[in-house]
Amino acid sequence: MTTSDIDESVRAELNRLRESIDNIDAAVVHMLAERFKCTQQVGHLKANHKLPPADPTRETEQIARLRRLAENAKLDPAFAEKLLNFIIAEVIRHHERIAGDPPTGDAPSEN
Ligand SMILES: C=C(O[C@@H]1C=C(C(=O)O)C=C[C@H]1O)C(=O)O
Repeated sequence: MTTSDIDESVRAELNRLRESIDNIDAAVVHMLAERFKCTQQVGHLKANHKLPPADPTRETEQIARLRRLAENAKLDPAFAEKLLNFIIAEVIRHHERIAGDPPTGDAPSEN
């Protein structure tokens, strides 16, 4: 049996749920894009002030906070932690790349 030969009422329910899933996925993408806009600015601030790309103390606090939020929302806290670690690893990669570039707002070097 495939999703193309199911009962009409089941199909309608599946479509309704999938529309909500599509909206939620779009919101997740837009929220992530906004988060990366902020973290890019943090990356430039850190590079301009010679601060390290990663801040393990801040990460520990965020993970503890996100785990608490996940528990309250009935979401698996281990999943929430894995997701945040995945995002943070990408942010740190961006920060390392930014630190290798000339600082923003500075005039290009003469030589
Ligand atoms: C964005 C920052 O840089 C890094 C990325 C973090 C994040 O994506 O939340 C948190 C801590 C840092 O390791 C920051 O220091 O705030």
